[in-house]
Amino acid sequence: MGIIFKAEELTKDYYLTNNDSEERNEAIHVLQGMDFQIEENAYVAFMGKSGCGKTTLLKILGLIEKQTNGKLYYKDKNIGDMSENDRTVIRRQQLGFVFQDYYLMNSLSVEENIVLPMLIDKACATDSIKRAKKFEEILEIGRLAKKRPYELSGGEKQRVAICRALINNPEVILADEPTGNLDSKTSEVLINLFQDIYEKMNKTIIMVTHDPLVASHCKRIIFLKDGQILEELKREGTREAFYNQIIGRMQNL
Ligand SMILES: Nc1ncnc2c1ncn2[C@@H]1O[C@H](COP(=O)(O)OP(=O)(O)OP(=O)(O)O)[C@@H](O)[C@H]1O
Repeated sequence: MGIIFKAEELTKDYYLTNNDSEERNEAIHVLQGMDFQIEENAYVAFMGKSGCGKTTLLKILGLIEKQTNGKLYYKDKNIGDMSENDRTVIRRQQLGFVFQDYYLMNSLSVEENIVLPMLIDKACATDSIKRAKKFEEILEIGRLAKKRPYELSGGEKQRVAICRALINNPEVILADEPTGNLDSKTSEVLINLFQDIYEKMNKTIIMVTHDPLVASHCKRIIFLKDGQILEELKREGTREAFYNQIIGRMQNL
């Protein structure tokens, strides 16, 4: 099984800017040296208290932000050695993003939102629409195609966002609190959808979640504390047993 991501002593600092002088001064060491690997077709969640660096890490894995120090490999390629252009190509073609707040454009229809990543990637409009229709069918959102995002429920918006994330057939889906704004029933539907994407479409799913129930559907949990990896759990028994294990470990965070 191939390795999708490999991180070696990954760090990330942010600098607080002093408004008066515009000088960079105090550094916040958000990620403090992380080593991990994520294999192909993994289903993994990062968990940890608010502010421990989960979103920052996901942005680095999504090539949205750069690490400060350490190395990150995407399929054996050192991201640090790549041009901005090569990073953008990987981001557009191999990574799909799902965010808590959906990030859909209200000025566009649902279908236009879905095809946008293909059009940005210079695909032909007719092919893009054809492909969008296929995914709309799989995700059961065909009836919403002509609507605007503001007319949809949270669950529907997240289905559209997932459809958009899948449209370029990425290898990896990066999801930041994908059920964070949804009620428990809608979350369950979304979790089942992620399960199908993992099992039937063979994608690698990397998510950040606070929700132990959502996390219990993953195969592996990496717990973060203060910008470091605290420990890991791998699912070996039933989902229910995994859920209980996760709850137990969350108390250490
Ligand atoms: N662009 C930025 N500039 C400065 N500090 C930042 C920036 N982005 C994040 N931080 C800080 O880095 C720390 C980690 O933030 P991050 O969003 O990664 O945490 P998180 O674990 O995802 O939190 P939450 O669970 O609340 O979403 C926080 O202290 C945050 O304020």
